[in-house]
Amino acid sequence: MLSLTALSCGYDGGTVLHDVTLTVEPGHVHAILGHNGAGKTTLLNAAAGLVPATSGKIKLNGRDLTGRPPHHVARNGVRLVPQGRRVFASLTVAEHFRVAYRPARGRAAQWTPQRTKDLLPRLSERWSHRGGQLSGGEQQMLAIARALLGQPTVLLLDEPTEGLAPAVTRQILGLIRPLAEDGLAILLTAPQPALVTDIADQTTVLRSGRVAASGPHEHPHTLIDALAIGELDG
Ligand SMILES: Nc1ncnc2c1ncn2[C@@H]1O[C@H](COP(=O)(O)OP(=O)(O)OP(=O)(O)O)[C@@H](O)[C@H]1O
Repeated sequence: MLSLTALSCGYDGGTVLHDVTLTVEPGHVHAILGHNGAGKTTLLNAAAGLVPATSGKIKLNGRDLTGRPPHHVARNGVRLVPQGRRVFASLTVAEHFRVAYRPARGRAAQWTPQRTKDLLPRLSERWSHRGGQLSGGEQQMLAIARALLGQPTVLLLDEPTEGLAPAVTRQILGLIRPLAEDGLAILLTAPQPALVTDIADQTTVLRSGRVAASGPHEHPHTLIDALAIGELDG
């Protein structure tokens, strides 16, 4: 289980996230909702070790990851699929797989290249294409593949459907629930509740870097209200 407890962090001495507490468990999808600038990306980047905590704790299965560098956090099983995909424009799909694949130490890898290709068959069809030649949806699939090949226990997905056509959005969202059912703990951000209604177990709404509401996703109306209350001030 990944837990953030009273986490605060920011940039250049300014605070963006204030006392954020949340958890995500294996088999569950926890959605972070919020308007532009609410701090969703900052939250995932902090969980990945990219933005250092100024106070609070980040723990994975009780192990303290607070202040640990991103490569250490990733090696412990917390893998980020960043906003904007960030695939390598000049590397082929095959090369992405080769670079990303980390067979698990001392146990069978859950995500072998073959299993990852079976989940995302489109990538097999684009095997020799470079990252920069892929469509947005294909890049998103490749970014997800890159994270899975690192054998995660926690997957952080930052606005995975941003800029994608509705059909591709459905395809990407369709991957998330099965990945959770396979045992992953998934924390994902989304700008609108509608996108995650069918896949989230738990939802947290951020406003101006603070938790405005949090609860099981069976009560999305409360959460939608929390999003709508007041100005769209992030
Ligand atoms: N690298 C950075 N340096 C300084 N300030 C930043 C940096 N990244 C984000 N911020 C600021 O932190 C605040 C939260 O931004 P963040 O990207 O986390 O929000 P978000 O909810 O993910 O927004 P969006 O939906 O637009 O992606 C904003 O005020 C933003 O300007």
